[in-house]
Amino acid sequence: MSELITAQGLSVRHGEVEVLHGVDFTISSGEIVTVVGPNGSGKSTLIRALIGLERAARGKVNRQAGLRIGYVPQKLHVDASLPLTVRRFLSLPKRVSNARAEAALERTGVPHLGGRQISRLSGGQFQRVLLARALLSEPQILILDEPTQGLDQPGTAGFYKLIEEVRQETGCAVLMVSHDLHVVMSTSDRVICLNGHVCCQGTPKVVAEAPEYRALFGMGTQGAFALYQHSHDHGEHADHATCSHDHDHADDAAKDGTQTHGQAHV
Ligand SMILES: Nc1ncnc2c1ncn2[C@@H]1O[C@H](COP(=O)(O)OP(=O)(O)OP(=O)(O)O)[C@@H](O)[C@H]1O
Repeated sequence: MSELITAQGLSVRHGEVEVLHGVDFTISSGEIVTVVGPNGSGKSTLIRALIGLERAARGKVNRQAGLRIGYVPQKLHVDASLPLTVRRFLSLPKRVSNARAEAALERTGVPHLGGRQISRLSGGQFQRVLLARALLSEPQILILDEPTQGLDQPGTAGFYKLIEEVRQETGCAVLMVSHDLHVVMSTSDRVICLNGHVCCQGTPKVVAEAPEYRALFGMGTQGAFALYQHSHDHGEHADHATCSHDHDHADDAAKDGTQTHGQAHV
């Protein structure tokens, strides 16, 4: 397995606020890694920094030379008054052939949408179009930032199934931010809990065995959110130190394969 993207000691500031500090991260080819954490914990910032859309205040990010990234952002605002068909959208910024555009829409289950106005799409349709666009670059890594936000349960399940199929067909790595913990648990090779820094990480099995997870399994987003809300303080960066997994659990988990406190490599 080759390392596709690594971050070492990555810190990112938004104005005066250090949103991420000392993050070590690696994703290798074919891996599925999911980032979880409370709202505002820096998940999108991390993703954007890994892609190169945010500048590192300290530390560094390395991407494999020529790495092809397919990125599905958390939000993409398209002005409703702007006439833009799905087909034209797929050719932004780089023109693609009809055959490739059609194949991508077919692959994401929306072959009939090419002539539709972007502003007329449902949330689920739009996500599939965004995924189709991301697939056009034949990515070695697919990066998705909360791709099912706003979708209903069947829409969410269908979307994750699609990602899993794409991954199996292409062997691409997948890095995603998700609040859908039950999906995280079933599909990820590794889960990273972020709260300004990497609180802990490990296999889904280890996390799934945590009493907190069992108590919350099936409770939906609020439950998933609460799982990552219980607190302990690492001393440094007290304003960012609210973290998942109390120390006892983290210590147990460390024995069982979970890594803690910013050790991103497995
Ligand atoms: N462009 C920006 N300028 C200033 N502050 C920002 C900017 N983008 C994000 N932030 C702040 O950085 C922090 C982390 O934001 P980020 O979007 O990375 O969190 P998140 O974990 O992805 O949150 P959510 O789960 O709500 O999407 C937040 O406090 C947010 O307000």
